[in-house]
Amino acid sequence: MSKQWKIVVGCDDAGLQYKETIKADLLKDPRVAEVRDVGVKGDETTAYPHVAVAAARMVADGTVDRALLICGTGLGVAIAANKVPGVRAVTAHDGFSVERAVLSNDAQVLCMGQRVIGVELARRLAREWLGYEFDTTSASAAKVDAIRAYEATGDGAPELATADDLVRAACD
Ligand SMILES: O=C[C@H](O)[C@H](O)COP(=O)(O)O
Repeated sequence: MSKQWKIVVGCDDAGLQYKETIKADLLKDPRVAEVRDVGVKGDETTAYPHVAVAAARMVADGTVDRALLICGTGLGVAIAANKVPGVRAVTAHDGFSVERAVLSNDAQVLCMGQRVIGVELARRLAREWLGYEFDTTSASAAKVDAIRAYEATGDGAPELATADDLVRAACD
């Protein structure tokens, strides 16, 4: 049986319609075990950073596997979600990027913009997203580990590439 995803959805007022539509799709999808919703709902006007961080924290603490966030552009929610340690959030509006966000980057958070793409494309991308699972034995895994290492230690860590190393490598 394929993975049974636990997913949190969230949006601001600019993403409400798409969030509700995709949430309804997720609730009917046999690959989805659970859907949480951190808002906004109805007429709420909570700003996107608060919703995005609430959802990202649920990913980081293991309450859910993934988050789907919608704002006007999909940009602000991604920026905010990426402030939560351990979370890799991307904005993606095409199928290839959605695929690689999971298979290359092990991104647990997909962000889309209601003002950027049509609802049918957004629904399709969310469906496709559920079909991808990161392979921890793939060549991409070491690169994601490098992201984790930078996050854990900062870019001054001796075991990581320094700016000088990178300049030298570029000149070789
Ligand atoms: O990234 C931010 C979102 O697009 C948000 O929905 C709208 O933000 P704004 O009102 O600051 O443009």
